[in-house]
Amino acid sequence: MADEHPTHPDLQTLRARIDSVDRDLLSLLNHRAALAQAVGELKKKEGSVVFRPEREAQVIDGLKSVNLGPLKNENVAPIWREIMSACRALETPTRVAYLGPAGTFSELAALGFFGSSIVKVPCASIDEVFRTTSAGAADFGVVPVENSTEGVVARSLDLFLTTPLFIIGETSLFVRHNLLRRENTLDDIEAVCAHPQALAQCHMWLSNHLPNVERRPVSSNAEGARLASENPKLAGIASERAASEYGLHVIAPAIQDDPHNRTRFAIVTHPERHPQPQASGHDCTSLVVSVVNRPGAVHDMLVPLKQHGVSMSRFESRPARSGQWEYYFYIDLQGHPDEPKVAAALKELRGVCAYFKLLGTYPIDVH
Ligand SMILES: O=C(O)C(=O)C[C@]1(C(=O)O)C=C[C@@H](O)C=C1
Repeated sequence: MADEHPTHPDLQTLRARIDSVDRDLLSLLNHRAALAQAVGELKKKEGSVVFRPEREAQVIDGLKSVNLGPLKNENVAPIWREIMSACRALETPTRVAYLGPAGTFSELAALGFFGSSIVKVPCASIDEVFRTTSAGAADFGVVPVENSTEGVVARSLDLFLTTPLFIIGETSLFVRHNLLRRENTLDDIEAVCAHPQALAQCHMWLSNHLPNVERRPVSSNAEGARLASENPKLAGIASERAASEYGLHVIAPAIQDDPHNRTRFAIVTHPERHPQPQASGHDCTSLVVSVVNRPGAVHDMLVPLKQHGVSMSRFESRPARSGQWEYYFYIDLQGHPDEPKVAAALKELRGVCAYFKLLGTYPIDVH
């Protein structure tokens, strides 16, 4: 039918226009993909790596700064992550290790950061993510480092000390925990199986609603969901994605004690296979240091940062397990070592520390 009201086009007309825009978009996306392929050829000749987190961050930042809407800026990042993921996959496959099985928050974090055009390498533990990435069976690993309710993920921080891997990116995820079960009832539950972090993040809800039910720690939330799918007496705590993956009912949604519960993940890789990302303009540098156990030592350690005007966004301590009340300090600085003030602060800091290890430098999470 003809468009009788040109200023108020009907559904059919609007859909026809959307179809036409989609075809233009597809043609432009293919043009973009061909350019990425050409970049891939260049990189192959130069022997350089394909994944450039700083470039991807700049692409997204640049688009957000010129976006006139009505598309929201918060939707620009995930759309372009997917586009770049598909373009990257045309250059080379990206193998990503994370704490599996399917349906974990680590898997969601991996997909959020790299997009869905990746080769998934699910691992049984955080240790295995580090081992798999160190051994080269995965190009990158995704590990949880910090939760807004529960604090640091100690195992990941400890492994940063003892493995050669370094951080090339970060991503954070809103973590919504759900109670999952085969039976659609809270009655007759023998145990709630989940990762210790998830059990802790739902401590209040479990105490109020299932005070006498055993809390059984397992290697991952998805493993808890898998166990619940095999035994009707068990419940799991996991994502909605895990519920559909394992055919379970969400018998209580959003049971985490903190409604704003977030987990931060680090993206790690082997320095021999991937260079440190170049400066993107909005970068973070992570390091771990220790100082001798004497009065004022921690204060002295922070002086170079203050003197060179370098901001610190995170300061975390972990016992060094020497039995001497010694600590490792995990520090996040704002900036990139290519910036003179950051380079100067790091040089002085290295001089006053008994132990100093650069854990990585990477673009700040853009969302
Ligand atoms: O610019 C590059 O280096 C590319 O390879 C292209 C591209 C992209 O699709 O924009 C893809 C992968 C890289 O991680 C960064 C960007």
